Amino acid sequence: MIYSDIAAVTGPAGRRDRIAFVGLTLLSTLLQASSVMTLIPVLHALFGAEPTQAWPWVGLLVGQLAATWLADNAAARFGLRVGFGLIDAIETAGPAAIRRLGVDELAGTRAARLRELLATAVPESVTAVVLLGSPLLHALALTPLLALMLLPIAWQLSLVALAGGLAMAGAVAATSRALAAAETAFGDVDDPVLDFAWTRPARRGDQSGPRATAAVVKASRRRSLHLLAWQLPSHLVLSSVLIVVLLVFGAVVSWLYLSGSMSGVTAAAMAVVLFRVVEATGALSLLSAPLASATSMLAQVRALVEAERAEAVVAPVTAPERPCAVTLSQLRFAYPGRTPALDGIDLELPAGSITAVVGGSGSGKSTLLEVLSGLRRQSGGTVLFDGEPALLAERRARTAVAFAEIGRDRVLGKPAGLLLVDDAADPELVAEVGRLRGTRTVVLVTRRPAVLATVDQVVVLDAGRVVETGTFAELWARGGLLADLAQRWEQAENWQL
Ligand SMILES: Nc1ncnc2c1ncn2[C@@H]1O[C@H](COP(=O)(O)OP(=O)(O)OP(=O)(O)O)[C@@H](O)[C@H]1O
Repeated sequence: MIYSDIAAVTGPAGRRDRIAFVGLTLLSTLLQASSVMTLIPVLHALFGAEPTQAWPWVGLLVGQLAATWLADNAAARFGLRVGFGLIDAIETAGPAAIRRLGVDELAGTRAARLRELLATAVPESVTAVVLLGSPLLHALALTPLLALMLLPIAWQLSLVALAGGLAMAGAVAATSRALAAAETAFGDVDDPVLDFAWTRPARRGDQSGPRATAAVVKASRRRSLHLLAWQLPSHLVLSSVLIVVLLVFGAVVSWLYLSGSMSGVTAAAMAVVLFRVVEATGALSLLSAPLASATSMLAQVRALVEAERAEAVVAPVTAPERPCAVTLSQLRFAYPGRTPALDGIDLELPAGSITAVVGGSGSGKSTLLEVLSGLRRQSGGTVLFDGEPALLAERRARTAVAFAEIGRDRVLGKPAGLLLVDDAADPELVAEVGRLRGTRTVVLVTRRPAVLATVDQVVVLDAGRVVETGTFAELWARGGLLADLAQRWEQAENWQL
C-alpha cells in the first residue's frame, strides 16, 4: 500500500529510483542473511581440529559485511531521491490546491487539512521512505530469506522461521491498518474552530472564544485517548506473536540438538539466527505506530496529488508572461442576502495598461479584484481574457494579487498576465508597478492622487457601478465624484492633531 501510494505520487519519472531503492535494500538484506549463515562454517572451523581453516570463512564474512554497508549506503541515496520526489509532488500540488480554494473556503476544514498536510508531509516524506521504508523492507525480507537458507540445515527450523515471518508480517499489516484507521477517525483537531476562536477579537471579548477553544482541546484529548486505546493492544499483539515464534524456534533447536540431528556448534550458530530474527521482527513492532501515521499521510498526499493532476488535465492552464487584455461585460456579484456589490460592470483593460479603481468605502473595489482574480465566481456577466471567456481556474493561474500586507517580491515576480494591487499606498510598490508598464496588465486600488496621475485610466465605482472612466486629468477637470473623493483624501492626508 505504501509502495503503491509512493509510486502514484512520484509517477513514472521516479520509477528508476524506487526500483533501485527497493532492489538495493533487498540486496543488503540478502547479504546480511548470508553473513549470518557464514557463521556456521566459521564456528565449525574455530571449534574444529584446525582453527586456522576459519580464515577464508572470516574473509568471506568481512566481504559480506563490507558489501552490506555499500548496498545500504547506495539504498539510502536512492531513498533520499524518492523522498525528494514526494516533496516535489507535494510542493506542486499543495499550493495549486490552495489557489483553487474560494475565499469562503479559506477558513474551512479543507483549508485547515491542506495546511496541516503541507506542514507535516514535507518533512515527513523523506523520513517515511528512508527511516521507515528501509527497516520495514529489511524486517519483512530477512526472516523468509533466513528460512530459505536454513532449508539445507534443518527443514523444521526453516518451516518455523517461515511461519513466524508470515505471522509477524500479518500482525504488522493488521495493526498498521487498524492504527491508520484509528488515526483517521481520532487524529484530527478541529483546526478552523481553534483558529476562529483565537483570532476573532469579538469572540475573545465575550468569552465565547476561550470557551470554544476549551471545547476543541477537550475533544482533542478524547481523540488521543481513543488513539492510545488502539495503539496499546496493537503492541501487545505484535510482541505476543514474537514471543511465540521465539519459543517455538528455541524448542525446535533444542529438540534437534538433544535428538542428535544437529551439532552443538550449529545449534550455537542458531542462537545468532534467532537473535537476527528477534532484531528484525522487534523492529517491525516498533515501526507499527510511525508506519500507521506515514500510511495515512501518504494516502492523503496521494489523494491530493491525484486530484490536482486530474484538475490540471481538465483545465490545462499556462501562465503566459505576456500581458492579457481583459473585458468585463455586465459583471454582477452579490453576497448572499445583500444588494449587489457589483451591479453590471462594463470595463476594458487594454493589454499592458495600468488602471486605478477608486470609490468610496463599500463601493465594490475589493469585490471587483476578487472576481477578476478568480477568488469569487461572478453571479452574472462575463470575464474575457484576450477575448476568450476566462473560467475561475484560468483567472487564478494568470493573475497575481498584491495586498498591502503581503511581501511584494513574491507577487511581482509571478509571470502573470494580470497584476492586481489592493491598497497601493506604498510608494516603492507603486514605483515598481510603474516599471512593469507594458509587461503586465495592472489594476490597482488606491486613494493617492499622486498615484492616480500616473495611471492610464481611472475607473470610479459607486454602489457597484462604474460611474466615471477617463484619465485623472480629465476626471479632475470634470469635477465629478473622483474630484470630490480626491479632495477629501487630500484633506484627510493633511489632517493633523
Ligand atoms: N464577505 C462579505 N459578506 C457580505 N457582504 C460583503 C462582504 N464583503 C463585502 N461586502 C459588502 O459588499 C459591498 C462591497 O464591498 P467591498 O469590500 O468590495 O467594497 P470596497 O470598495 O472594497 O470597500 P472598502 O474601501 O471599505 O474596502 C459592501 O456593501 C460590503 O458591505
